[in-house]
Amino acid sequence: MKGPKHKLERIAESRLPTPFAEFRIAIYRSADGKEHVVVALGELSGEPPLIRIHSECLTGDALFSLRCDCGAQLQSALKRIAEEGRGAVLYLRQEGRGIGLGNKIRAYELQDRGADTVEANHQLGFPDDAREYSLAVELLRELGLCRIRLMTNNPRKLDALVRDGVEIVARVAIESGRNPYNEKYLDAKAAKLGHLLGSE
Ligand SMILES: Nc1nc2c(ncn2[C@@H]2O[C@H](COP(=O)(O)OP(=O)(O)OP(=O)(O)O)[C@@H](O)[C@H]2O)c(=O)[nH]1
Ligand SMILES: [Zn+2]
Repeated sequence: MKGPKHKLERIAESRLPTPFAEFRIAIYRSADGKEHVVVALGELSGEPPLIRIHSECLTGDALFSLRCDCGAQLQSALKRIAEEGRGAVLYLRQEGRGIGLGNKIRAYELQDRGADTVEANHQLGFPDDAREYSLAVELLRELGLCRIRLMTNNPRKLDALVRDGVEIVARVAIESGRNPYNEKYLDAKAAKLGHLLGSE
């Protein structure tokens, strides 16, 4: 893998009991002061483990929002890792595809008036997706992982990781939690951001 861009500082690690399994939680701080999270289960060395690289979505992950598929995906990733008995969720603090919470809700205002998720970002002067995966690469390196099975439907995420030298031995499709409120959003992600919905 390529050399580090972010200096990650390991802050703390503890037990994290959940309804799915008792995970370990570890916190890593990046140079910009953000605290990223690794929720892990079992022994990660050996056969390539199941990994979910999840971008923060306060509304979906913590507030049960049905506007997106994040909450459903986070839950299904934790459940699937629990079923396998090993794996990890890397929870990156890149809210709103990297534009932050306030700007994401501005983008929601524009979507309430008819824009799709990509048009709304553009109207606010942002790219489709302002996320950075070098941080994920660095975290994988911290965990000693260079061969993984990745739970994602996002081809840009796959490409970015592969470009940085991560070996993805399998892409595992992740449930998209389609509902009447996120249908348009999921369709725009598939049409404009290339998300591979409904295929393994
Ligand atoms: N700017 C913006 N961000 C959004 C919107 N809806 C969800 N998000 C953010 O999008 C991120 C999740 O991105 P997704 O494209 O759903 O998923 P992904 O992680 O890239 O892909 P998967 O691995 O397939 O889930 C989170 O940071 C959310 O906060 C929106 O309408 N506008
Ligand atoms: Zn979301």
